[in-house]
Amino acid sequence: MKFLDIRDNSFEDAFAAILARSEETGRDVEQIVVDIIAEVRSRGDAAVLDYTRRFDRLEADSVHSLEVTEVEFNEAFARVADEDIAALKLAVERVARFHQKQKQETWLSTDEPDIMLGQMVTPLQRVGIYVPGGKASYPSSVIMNAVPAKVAGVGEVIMVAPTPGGEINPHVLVAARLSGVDRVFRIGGAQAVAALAYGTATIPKVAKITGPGNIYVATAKKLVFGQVGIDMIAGPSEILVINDGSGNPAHIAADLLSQAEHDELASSILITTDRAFGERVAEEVELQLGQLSRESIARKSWETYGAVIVSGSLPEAIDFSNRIAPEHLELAVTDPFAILPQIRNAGAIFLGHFTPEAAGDYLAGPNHTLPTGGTARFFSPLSLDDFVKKSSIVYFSEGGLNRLGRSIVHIAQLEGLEAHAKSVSKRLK
Ligand SMILES: NC(=O)c1ccc[n+]([C@@H]2O[C@H](COP(=O)([O-])OP(=O)(O)OC[C@H]3O[C@@H](n4cnc5c(N)ncnc54)[C@H](O)[C@@H]3O)[C@@H](O)[C@H]2O)c1
Ligand SMILES: N[C@H](CO)Cc1c[nH]c[nH+]1
Ligand SMILES: [Zn+2]
Repeated sequence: MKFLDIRDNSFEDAFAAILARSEETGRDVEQIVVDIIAEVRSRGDAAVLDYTRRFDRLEADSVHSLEVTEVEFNEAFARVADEDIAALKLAVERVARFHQKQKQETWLSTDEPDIMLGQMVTPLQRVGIYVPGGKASYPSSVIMNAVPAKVAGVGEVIMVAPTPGGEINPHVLVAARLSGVDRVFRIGGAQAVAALAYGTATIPKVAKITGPGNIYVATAKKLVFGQVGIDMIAGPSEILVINDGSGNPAHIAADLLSQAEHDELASSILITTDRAFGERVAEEVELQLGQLSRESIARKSWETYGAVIVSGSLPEAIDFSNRIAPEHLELAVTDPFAILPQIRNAGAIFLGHFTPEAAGDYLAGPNHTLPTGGTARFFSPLSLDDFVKKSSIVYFSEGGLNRLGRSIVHIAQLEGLEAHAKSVSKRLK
């Protein structure tokens, strides 16, 4: 962890190491992922099987055994406690309710005589959702991806999730069933992304791939974009906390660690106007690290990509945050609503001392699949929009064309496109 003061001359250099997180790893990873995608494209199922054996230590004898069966779903429900199912159902309901509000309807406007214009909203036919499974299992990510897809009306939801050692997490399967997932394959990493993008004899090709994942998954999504749609780059988790010296250092330390425990590449940063508060948070993190079951991942993340930064003022802290564009931003200040309008770049914003980021991870309602690595400058959270596409609708009656036709011909002639002009003028009275 770095303890820094934003006003020091050395700050930019010291902080650059934390920011360079994705670039450093990206260079090494890209070639590996390019090779995996090429292998899956040329050898299909055989390559998927080879990589799954290698990276996930799965002893599957044929690619068919990579699909989760109805028997396995039933076994999962038998193994999961009723209160676990109840909690997952609550999350499904709340996430569905939030995403219903994002629904956009097809519309047609008849404001002008003889002309109808509009937009038709069509759900995607088949999507692939990636549910991470390397270092932890994420029933919540199943819900966050599958529920909006189903609310949007997607025809078929294909889920992929790696199962290290072949052990499939029963909660992930229960969440898949409760969220309406249609088929589940126990594959992960770049090979799963490639299989969904190009299709194999067994894995169906999809129109779009959504969902978070580690650096291999994020890189693969970037590389297959164009062949399929992707939602965003949702890579290793991040949290930035803005603080004004108010609140409880132990709570903020816990919030920082909640993201550090995801991945050694996760990044947790506190920026506070109160140096003494920052020191107390740093001490708390040390204390709490030793009590975590995932201590080694969280410690590595905190030591490499963690920081406590002292700023001269709240506006300075806000400017810094807008520059970083964090995936998760906590406004742990006395009056979070007062500074909310100044936040320009963040995947999700958590207000006040009683809104831990984990509330958003599980069941507040908004999606937890969020842009990382500074991409919140231009990407939005996963939403219903990701699961539909829009077509423009244009209708002119004869009267409508007669009214506007001459101007169309005019512009076509300005562009020197004679055939365009004639396609209109031939119809004009
Ligand atoms: N943004 C979000 O919404 C969100 C939600 C949950 C998790 N996350 C993030 O997702 C990530 C999950 O990562 P994970 O590792 O647990 O699971 P993962 O499923 O993303 O990755 C596991 C896969 O990575 C591949 N892989 C691992 N090492 C490799 C290597 N050396 N070469 C090639 N491929 C390799 C394997 O194929 C394996 O199946 C974490 O970074 C976490 O922070 C983000
Ligand atoms: N914080 C993760 C998004 O970066 C989502 C998640 C799932 N489970 C726990 N957390
Ligand atoms: Zn989390």
